[in-house]
Amino acid sequence: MPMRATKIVATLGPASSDPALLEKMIRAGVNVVRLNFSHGKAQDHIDRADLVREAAQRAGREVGIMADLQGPKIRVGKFAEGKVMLEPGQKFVLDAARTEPGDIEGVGLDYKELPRDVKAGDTLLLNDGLIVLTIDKVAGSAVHTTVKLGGELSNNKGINKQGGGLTAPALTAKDMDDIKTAMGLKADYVAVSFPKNATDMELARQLCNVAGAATGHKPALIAKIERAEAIPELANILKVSDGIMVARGDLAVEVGNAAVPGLQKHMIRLAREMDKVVITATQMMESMIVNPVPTRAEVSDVANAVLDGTDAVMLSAETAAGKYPLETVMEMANICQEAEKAEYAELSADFKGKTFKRIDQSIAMGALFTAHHLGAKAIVALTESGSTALWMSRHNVRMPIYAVTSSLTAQRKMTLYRNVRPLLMDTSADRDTALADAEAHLKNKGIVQSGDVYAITVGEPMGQPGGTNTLKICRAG
Ligand SMILES: Nc1ncnc2c1ncn2[C@@H]1O[C@H](COP(=O)(O)OP(=O)(O)O)[C@@H](O)[C@H]1O
Ligand SMILES: C=C(OP(=O)(O)O)C(=O)O
Ligand SMILES: [K+]
Ligand SMILES: [Mg+2]
Repeated sequence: MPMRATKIVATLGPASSDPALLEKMIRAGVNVVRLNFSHGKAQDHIDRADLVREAAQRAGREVGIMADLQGPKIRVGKFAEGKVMLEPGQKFVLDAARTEPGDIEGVGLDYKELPRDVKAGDTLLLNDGLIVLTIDKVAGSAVHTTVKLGGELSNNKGINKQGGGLTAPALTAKDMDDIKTAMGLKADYVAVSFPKNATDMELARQLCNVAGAATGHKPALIAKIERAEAIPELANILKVSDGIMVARGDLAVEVGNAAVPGLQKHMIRLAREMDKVVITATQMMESMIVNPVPTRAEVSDVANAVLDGTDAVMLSAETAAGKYPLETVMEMANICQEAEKAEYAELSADFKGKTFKRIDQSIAMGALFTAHHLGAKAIVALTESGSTALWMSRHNVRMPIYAVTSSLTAQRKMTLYRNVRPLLMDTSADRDTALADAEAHLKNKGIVQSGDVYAITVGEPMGQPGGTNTLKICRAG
């Protein structure tokens, strides 16, 4: 059975904080965990990050950590009982001044400006559109509504205005604090919620640079594409980010459900063309929050995201708050692997009319092309920054890409890259020693056997990023 190429991001929460369970989830296929800063306290996330690193060590796998900022998302406050059941036709009041916990009549708001941003007749969608409220009137701090579509509403669920247009800034004071927390726990990825344009991402980058000045830690930045304004800015946003997330929860509310599948394909294609990573997120296995098996539609959704070429598929409440976090990961891993078998790899079409300006990138593409047409067992890239592996992984090939690096930061970043297996190895020696060490490492791990052909790329001087200039086709000794 070939290894799975598509990566799995799992959101952690109360349902996935037990050390033994975390270890099982990692063994079952979680490559990156997501700490959702919309929920819980900073210390909860710090503690979970520690648990993840310990569990990953026990499982013998490297796991990336993604800190997902809350952003200007408007959310309801907490309820006395944790949740209420809203019935169609009933009245419900969202009150920015309310300090006591919510009940069946109303709830507080963490975004105090909501009453200023809405008016009678507007439609509010809660919990990614599962609950719909229409506004009857706004009186001071209180937004009076009638429930159109009812359901369970629990602590801190999100609120969107139909059609978008709520006027919050891109990075809030809370986000700035959370960036410090994320940098403290050495998050490999920081996901920025609701960026409108490249400037929002540049601001996030600056804040990370300032917070990381003392340690030198530099996370990769993911722009969550979840507001209508971001769509025409997509290429500009991609240019200044390391990747994007197709954040279908909020996006569907902003642009309408029906527009999302087409946008997903467009976003994945553009991200890959621009050598960036892309995560497909939200409701992928939604019914597994309560059921031990997914629906047929969910199976197809995950498989189609794989066929679209996503780097990773993401789990949210399924693993954060669901009944079957481990089973969901196992199912998802299985679906990805099966879908990959149906994938069509015609590499030549990717290169048609393409020119490369960089030597290292040309070598990476040469390795890919040669290994693919030679039917090599594996492609190996000795890479410091991970760029060589990133470039290679933007194209569909049947054989896995092993990225050998001496940088733990690069190794953890590469946990998200499709079809890339990051391996840590000291590469500080001279080139021939490093090549021999890499082969010994691969044989040791059972990745190649004597007689297997593999392609390997390497650069000079060793141990420095950006110098890849050599492609060698080897037969393992
Ligand atoms: N760290 C956490 N603590 C408590 N509950 C969480 C946590 N993370 C996620 N959840 C629960 O899982 C749901 C779905 O997760 P997610 O998609 O990450 O959040 P949301 O859609 O609210 O931004 C959340 O609405 C919340 O009920
Ligand atoms: C991933 C998303 O963001 P969040 O879960 O933080 O709302 C989304 O909206 O799809
Ligand atoms: K978030
Ligand atoms: Mg969102």
